[in-house]
Amino acid sequence: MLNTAAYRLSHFLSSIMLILAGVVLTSQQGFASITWLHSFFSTLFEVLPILLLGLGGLLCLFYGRTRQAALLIVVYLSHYILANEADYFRTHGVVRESTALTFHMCSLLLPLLYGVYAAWSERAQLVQDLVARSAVLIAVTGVAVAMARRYPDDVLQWLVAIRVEQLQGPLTQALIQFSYAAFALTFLVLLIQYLRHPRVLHASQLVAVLGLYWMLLNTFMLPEALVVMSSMVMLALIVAVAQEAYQMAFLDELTGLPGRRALNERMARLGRNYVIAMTDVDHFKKFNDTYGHDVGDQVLRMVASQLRKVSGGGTAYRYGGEEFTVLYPGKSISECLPHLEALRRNIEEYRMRLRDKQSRPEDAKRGRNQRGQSKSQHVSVAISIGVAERSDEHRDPQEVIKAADQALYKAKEAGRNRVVAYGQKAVPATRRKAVATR
Ligand SMILES: Nc1nc2c(ncn2[C@@H]2O[C@H](COP(=O)(O)OP(=O)(O)OP(=O)(O)O)[C@@H](O)[C@H]2O)c(=O)[nH]1
Repeated sequence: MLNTAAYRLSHFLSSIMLILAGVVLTSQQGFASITWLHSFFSTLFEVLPILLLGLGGLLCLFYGRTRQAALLIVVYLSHYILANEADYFRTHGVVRESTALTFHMCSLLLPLLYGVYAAWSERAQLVQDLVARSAVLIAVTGVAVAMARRYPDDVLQWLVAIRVEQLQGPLTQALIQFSYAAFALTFLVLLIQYLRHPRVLHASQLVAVLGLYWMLLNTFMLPEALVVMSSMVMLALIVAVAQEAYQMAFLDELTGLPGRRALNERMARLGRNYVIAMTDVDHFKKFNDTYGHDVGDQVLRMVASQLRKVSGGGTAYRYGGEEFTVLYPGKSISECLPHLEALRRNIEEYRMRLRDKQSRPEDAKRGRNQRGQSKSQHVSVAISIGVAERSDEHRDPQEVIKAADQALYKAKEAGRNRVVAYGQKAVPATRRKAVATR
């Protein structure tokens, strides 16, 4: 099933920026007119592809991303083969006899091999995975080279033959028809891959296809297209690996909020004034026991989505389990209390529709009967919040967290679903229903 909530523009941002930067850097009106900048980039791009292959490849292998490592190799090899032909053309003003065959073969094999590797997910065994991928690469290129050496004319004729007359036009003349089909197929497969599993890695692979397509279109037209765009594509693939590594380390997988490690990092850089609020979902164990762990997870995601929107300049973190922390740098308790109270109220008032198996009909007939009767189950949850600020009594963040925890304990003791500041007496109020169903 498609998970539309998980699609993010941020998944695409870095790769789109890099590919666009490649287009700008290559354009003739762009940096070519600024001489010193042009010579700087020319020198940089002479070494960049091999550097990216080496360093990026190591990074990919370090994180077990054999897929991205294989993609780097495919992109680098294509760049290397085509650069030979393009350099000859630039130096002599004419192409080699073999150029057409080499270029058309690359324009078919690059999108195909790229698509196969990008859609081929990693296996548990790193070495086995690498061996399998290398075997495919060696077999495909081996057969292609052997065929091209043995029957160069036949292979060229087969490649350039126009199979669908209707598709032939001014916009589809730069590449062979097979190449357009291969790019379209790869793009489609990788789009489906992203829609089914929305990840930065998949987004980068998808955007990179466009970069490669643009690179082939301009290989002989724009002087730096090949080296610049292949570098940018490799960079986009590597940045995605680094981005996912960062997410793994700093973001909580269930809620998407920054996790404990990110909180510790942030706490090491706090100034003299700050407020820390510790929040805890009330009666969460009962929730899990009544509705199951999946619904419990759903509740945590809902609470996190409300916490993400907390006002007053606070940032929410998942502290662990059903506990969250809200950090207010440069604020005093009195400034934060109204915002935390608003957060508590928002969560209390939120009616969450259960999407679990319990609320689903057992069969299609019952489903039809139930439809329109608004029988779906709604639940609401409450949170308790303990708040403390930096003071002479609590000088470092760990002490402030402890104080906030003590205030949280008081909030729980006084009947839950309330905000209590450290040192403040928690007034017991009429008991509110923390888990309500209707
Ligand atoms: N579904 C789900 N449950 C979790 C997760 N992390 C922790 N829990 C559960 O959270 C519950 C925490 O329960 P308790 O610490 O006893 O507290 P409580 O039931 O919230 O009661 P009070 O805090 O006293 O209001 C435990 O049952 C844990 O198994 C999670 O990621 N998902």
